[in-house]
Amino acid sequence: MRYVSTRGNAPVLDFENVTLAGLASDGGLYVPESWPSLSKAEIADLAGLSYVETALRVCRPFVGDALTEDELRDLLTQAYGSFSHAAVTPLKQLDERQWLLELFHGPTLAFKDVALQLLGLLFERFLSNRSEHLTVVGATSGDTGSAAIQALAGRAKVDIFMLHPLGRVSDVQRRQMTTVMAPNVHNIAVEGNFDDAQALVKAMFNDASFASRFRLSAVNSINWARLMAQVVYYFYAAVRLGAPERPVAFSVPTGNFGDVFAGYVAAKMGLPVAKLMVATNVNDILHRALSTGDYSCGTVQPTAAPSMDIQVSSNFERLLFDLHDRDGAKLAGVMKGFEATKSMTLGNERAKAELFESYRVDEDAMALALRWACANANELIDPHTAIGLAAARKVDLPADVPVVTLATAHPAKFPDAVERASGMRPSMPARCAGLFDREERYATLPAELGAVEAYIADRAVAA
Ligand SMILES: Cc1ncc(COP(=O)(O)O)c(C=O)c1O
Ligand SMILES: N[C@@H](CCOP(=O)(O)O)C(=O)O
Repeated sequence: MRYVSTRGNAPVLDFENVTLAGLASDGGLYVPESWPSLSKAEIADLAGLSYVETALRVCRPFVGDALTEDELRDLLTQAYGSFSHAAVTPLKQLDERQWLLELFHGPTLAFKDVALQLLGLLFERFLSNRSEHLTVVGATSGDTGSAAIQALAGRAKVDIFMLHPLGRVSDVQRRQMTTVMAPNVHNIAVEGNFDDAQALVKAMFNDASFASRFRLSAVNSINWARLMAQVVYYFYAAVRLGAPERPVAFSVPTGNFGDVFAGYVAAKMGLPVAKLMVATNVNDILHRALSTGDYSCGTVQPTAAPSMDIQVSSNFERLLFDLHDRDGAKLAGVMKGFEATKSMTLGNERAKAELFESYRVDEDAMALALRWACANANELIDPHTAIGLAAARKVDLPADVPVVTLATAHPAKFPDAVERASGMRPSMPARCAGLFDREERYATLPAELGAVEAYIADRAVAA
């Protein structure tokens, strides 16, 4: 499999190199040159397979000959061996048609572990043949950071510098990052919001001399391997609910558009997806874009679902690439315009995004959905999942189509917000006990490229 940039002007890479790369050198994101497909019979054959075997069949076309089948199976087995549920991503029924897909049974209690447990192993495997040292730079609104740090702490040949917005992640999320004392882990609290942190990361990749001097790499969903790993659970869930004979809809709490884009990839590969509901909080740029064509940034508002307090959604560019008929040169122009004005209008191409529907969920509606899950299904869910569930209950499809909400985080990551909404305080799973007894370590820096690059240059290993 070969990977091309959404902006059409960067080297074409294979799976190994796309995994070690971050942003493409033309500022775009890497995507497969064409979408692989699984036939109806191949999808039917997934019934009854374990998560690891399902992942093997879904990931194999993306990995190509970068790993043998046995090597890939070994890595998947190790990655998902760290999950606390035998099904890895179990399904739970809420009522006749509503389901939860629990994605939070990994080490840091959020869906990010599903991809990052694998990515950590892929980095190690690919670096083992090389004399290179990677400097991973990432931005987090809370969950990517902890999952990436957990996956990379103590690994040879990698340093990780993780930027989070100062004071805008939950205490649990922050401590999951800042109490990790491995010498290759460097936490930076940026005086700004998540969009500022993400823009700094992209600016570091676009600074060609800095990027090559420190061999920058990415753990955010700009890294293709992240999304590949997330495609798997759409297949795993849908097959359990009757695919390929029966279409299934998904509701996805959305911020950076990575998780829902993985659902789109599953549909492109042949999975019968009836609808992808893009559930946003009041930071609703994606809802406005998909429902009216208005993709313009507003001011980020802090909410009880802080991981989705995002305006500029990285992966939306990957969808735009398809909507512009994969014309990289045209999209490069469109994206340059957006970067200059922070605004874009979607025209006729919006009609090609009919698989998506969107819904904006404010704080009251989030709390209502959280209480509904407690009262009707005895499930305590987190605020991000509650946003997905609120949107799922608006899906307008025939009653026999199951609707699966992606449960993206464990409620214990957001105990104050969950208690405010439901009156119940979630308890911390044993694997994360002691978090509040440990010492924290992080630097605080202004949201300025020079300051962040200087901090990293003082600590990173030059290539
Ligand atoms: C708990 C949680 N839910 C939902 C999201 C949104 O996912 P995505 O950024 O892939 O749209 C995030 C952040 O990525 C998250 O951490
Ligand atoms: N919500 C995310 C934001 C970064 O998203 P990513 O999927 O691109 O890594 C977070 O928790 O950090």
